[in-house]
Amino acid sequence: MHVVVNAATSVDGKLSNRRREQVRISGEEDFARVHRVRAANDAVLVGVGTVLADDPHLTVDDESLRANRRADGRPPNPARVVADSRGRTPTDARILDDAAATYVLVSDAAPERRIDALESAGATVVVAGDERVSLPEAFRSLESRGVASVMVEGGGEVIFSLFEAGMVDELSVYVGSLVLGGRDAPTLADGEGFTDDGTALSLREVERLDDGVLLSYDVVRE
Ligand SMILES: NC(=O)C1=CN([C@@H]2O[C@H](COP(=O)(O)OP(=O)(O)OC[C@H]3O[C@@H](n4cnc5c(N)ncnc54)[C@H](O)[C@@H]3O)[C@@H](O)[C@H]2O)C=CC1
Ligand SMILES: Nc1nc(O)c(N)c(N[C@@H]2O[C@H](COP(=O)(O)O)[C@@H](O)[C@H]2O)n1
Repeated sequence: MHVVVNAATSVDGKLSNRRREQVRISGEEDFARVHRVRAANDAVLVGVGTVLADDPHLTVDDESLRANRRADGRPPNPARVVADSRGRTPTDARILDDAAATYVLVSDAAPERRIDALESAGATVVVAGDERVSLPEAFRSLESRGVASVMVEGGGEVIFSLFEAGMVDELSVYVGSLVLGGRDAPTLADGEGFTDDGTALSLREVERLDDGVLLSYDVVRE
């Protein structure tokens, strides 16, 4: 699976404010790029923390991008994927509408009634892991269903897990010109954090977009 992480942060590295409310960090140019990256991938993934905070749709807004996908024999929108160990995704979440296929990755800890409710709402539920979703196992299952590339939009818990598991190939961070602050505000990579030197990145490109900077990296493979 090719894994591209894309997120927007404040200058102090926060994904949103201390209330974990959605903050519009990207400007129009960056959001247009985000939709091009969505369109280039087979699936777009977020954690359930992001679903509960933002209720995202995760589709491609630009009709010409959807038309290009159709012309390539692909569905107009990439599949939507939620990492959701206990099946907490609300059944009226926007990602469960019929605009695209939706996979909910759960663990063995997800109650059967939540799995039934999500399937009734149209999701394909993939069970992987004991207490928490095993992302390597879940991604193998997605690959067997034809998903060869995934764009991960966040949040910080899921992004850290992917770095920890050595599963990230590329990282793009849009740094908006604002400071959000807050020791409890989510950052690009939260979780437990590394105790060694962390994941090494190789800077590929720096680009000014809107009033911010897009930083594009490849993950250094040892
Ligand atoms: N500025 C940006 O680009 C973005 C900002 N956000 C913001 O991030 C915040 C949400 O981020 P987080 O609270 O970090 O939640 P998250 O979206 O990373 O979801 C974390 C949850 O995912 C589930 N999960 C299942 N398997 C997991 C695994 N293997 N590893 C980690 N988590 C796993 C757990 O229930 C965990 O609590 C919101 O405030 C949202 O607005 C989210 C996406 C992009
Ligand atoms: N790239 C980017 N810039 C920002 O400023 C953001 N707040 C986000 N948030 C992510 O986009 C999702 C919303 O997607 P829809 O517009 O509903 O399709 C949100 O859930 C975050 O993952 N991203």
